[in-house]
Amino acid sequence: MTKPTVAIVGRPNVGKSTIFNRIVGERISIVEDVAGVTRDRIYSSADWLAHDFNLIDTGGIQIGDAPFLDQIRSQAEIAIAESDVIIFLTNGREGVTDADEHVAKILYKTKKPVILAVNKVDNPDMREMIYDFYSLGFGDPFPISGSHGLGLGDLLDEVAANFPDVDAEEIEDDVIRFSLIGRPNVGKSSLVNALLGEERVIVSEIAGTTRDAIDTPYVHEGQKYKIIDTAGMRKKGKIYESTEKYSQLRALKAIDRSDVVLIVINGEEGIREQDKRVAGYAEDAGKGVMFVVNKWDIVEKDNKTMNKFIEDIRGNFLFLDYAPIAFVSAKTKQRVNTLFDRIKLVSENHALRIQSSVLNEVVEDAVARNPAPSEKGKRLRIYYATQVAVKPPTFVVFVNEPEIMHFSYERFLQNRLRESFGFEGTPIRLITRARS
Ligand SMILES: Nc1nc2c(ncn2[C@@H]2O[C@H](COP(=O)(O)OP(=O)(O)OP(=O)(O)O)[C@@H](O)[C@H]2O)c(=O)[nH]1
Ligand SMILES: Nc1nc2c(ncn2[C@@H]2O[C@H](COP(=O)(O)OP(=O)(O)OP(=O)(O)O)[C@@H](O)[C@H]2O)c(=O)[nH]1
Repeated sequence: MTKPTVAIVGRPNVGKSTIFNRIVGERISIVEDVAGVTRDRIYSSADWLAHDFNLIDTGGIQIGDAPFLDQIRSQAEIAIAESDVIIFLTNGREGVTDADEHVAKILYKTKKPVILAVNKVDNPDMREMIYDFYSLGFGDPFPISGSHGLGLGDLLDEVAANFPDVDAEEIEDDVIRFSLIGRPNVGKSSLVNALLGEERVIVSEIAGTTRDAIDTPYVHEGQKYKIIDTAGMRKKGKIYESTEKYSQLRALKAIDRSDVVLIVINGEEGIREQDKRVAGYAEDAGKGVMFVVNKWDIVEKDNKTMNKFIEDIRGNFLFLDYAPIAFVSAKTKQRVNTLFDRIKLVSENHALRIQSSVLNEVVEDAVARNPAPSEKGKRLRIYYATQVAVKPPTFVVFVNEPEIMHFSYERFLQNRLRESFGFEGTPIRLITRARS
C-alpha cells in the first residue's frame, strides 16, 4: 500500500536535515551492514503514532552551480511534485527573510497542504519569535527545535491530519505492481514497450529521458499488472530533472510503491555501483526482486558468457542470492514474453502464506538434524514458529532466550525455509522472540 510522502522545504541553513534526522530517527538496517549500502540520506521511511510515511529532505538535492534562488525554487517544486504534505521550514532566530518569501511564493501555487514550522525555538520563552511568520500566509506557525527535539509532536500531528485518504485503487490486492529500475539508457522504456507490445512510452537515444511517473495498468493472461514509474511522457523542462539525486529519489519512491522490482542491467556494460545501491534498497524495503539483463542481442557471446554474467551478479549481490535472472533483448524481444510469468511467480512467493503445521514440521526437522550450538554455556531451545506477515513473508520463532540465537543459526533456519518452500525472488524475515 502506498504511504503518504512528506517533503521538507526551506531556504538553506534553517535546519532541514536536522529535522529530517530527528523525524526519521535511528533506523538500523541489516542489509546496509551486510552490503555496505548507505541508505539515501534525502529519502527515508518514518512513522508517527500509527502513521507510516516517507520523508524527503529537498535540501539534499543540489542542482549543480545553479544560482541560489533557482536552487530554492527547484527544491520547492520538487516538494510540490513529489509529496502529499509539505513542511515549510523557517528559522525563528533570523525572522522572515527574502528567501523565505521566495519559497512562499512558489508554495502558494500548490493545492497541497503546507504546514509552516519555525525552527530553532529552543525554549518556551522564545515562542514570540513565531508571530512574524504569520505574514507568510500559511496560517499558524508551529514552533519547533530540531536540536532539542521540541514541538515535533504537534507538528507531526498536524502533518498526519493532512494525509490524503488512501486511494481505493492502491489497495486492490489482485494487481501485481512492478517497476523497472536501472541506470539511464539501460532500456527501461524499451522494455516496457516490449512488454506492452506497443510504442506507449517514448524512447530516446539520450540518457535520462524517462521523466514522470505514469503508472501503466495492463492485463496479461487474466492477471492484472501495474507498471510503476516508467513512462517517459513528460518532456524534460525543470532544471532539477537532470540531477542524479532527483532520479534516485524517483527510483526509491517507485520501489516503495512496487511489489516486485526489476533491476535492469545493461548487458553490454555490466554491473555498476548504482545498481548495487538500488538493489540494496529494494531488499531492505522487503520487495520481490529480479534481475533483467537487457541488450543481450548486442553482447558478444560464447557458451560461457551467460554463466559468467550470472556469477558476476551473484558475486556482486550476495544478499540477493534468491533473485532470478533473466537475459532479454527489448529490441529483438528475445525472452521478453517470459518476464510476465517470472514477475508473477516472484509476486506469489512474496505474498506466500505457509500453514503453521507445515512450517513447524520444517522447523522441527531442521532443529532435529542440526541442533542450535550452545552460546555462553546456554542451550537455545526452539519451541515453535509462526508466520506473522506476507510481503515479505515474515516468521516469528519462539525460543527460550532470544539473546543466544546466533545469526548463523538464523541463517541456517532461513535456508531450510527456502529449501522447503522456494521463495524464489522474495526476501524472507525471521524474528526471534522469547516465549511468554
Ligand atoms: N539553535 C538551534 N540550531 C539548530 C536547530 N536546528 C538546526 N540548527 C543548526 O542550524 C544549522 C543548519 O542546520 P541544517 O540542518 O544543516 O540546515 P539545512 O536547512 O539542512 O541546511 P542546508 O542543507 O544548507 O539547506 C546547523 O548548525 C544546526 O546545528 C535548532 O533547533 N536550534
Ligand atoms: N541493441 C539494443 N538496444 C536497446 C535495447 N533496449 C534498449 N535499447 C536502446 O537503448 C537506448 C535507451 O533505451 P531506453 O529504453 O530509452 O532506456 P531507458 O533506460 O528508459 O533510459 P532513460 O530514459 O534514460 O532512463 C535506446 O537507443 C534503445 O533503442 C536492446 O535490448 N538492445
